[in-house]
Amino acid sequence: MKGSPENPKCGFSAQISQILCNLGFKFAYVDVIENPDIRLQLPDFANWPTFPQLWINGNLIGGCDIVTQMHKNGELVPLISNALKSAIPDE
Ligand SMILES: N[C@@H](CCC(=O)N[C@@H](CS)C(=O)NCC(=O)O)C(=O)O
Ligand code: FES
Repeated sequence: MKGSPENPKCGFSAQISQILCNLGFKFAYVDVIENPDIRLQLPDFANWPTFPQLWINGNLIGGCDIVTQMHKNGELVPLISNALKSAIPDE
């Protein structure tokens, strides 16, 4: 993303982090303004040209439009909940 969830530096990054924060999920972020190498190289690696990018367990989910649409569709919460279940093995 550009900036941080507390201080986003772009409307798209603000929107996607607000969705995730409002849902109460914890997430890590990388500020690509502070990390120009990542800003330069991640689009090729991801095959996705822009920021923000939501990644879950090593998979690119999409940018602001896709995540917003998935949120409206009700697809986002189950996707993240299932990812958390598979990432944290049962005791
Ligand atoms: N439609 C895009 C909006 C994001 C976007 O257009 N990002 C641009 C402007 S912030 C971007 O990352 N450009 C490349 C760059 O700034 O490195 C989405 O759904 O995420
Ligand atoms: S920084 Fe200008 S549109 Fe994101």
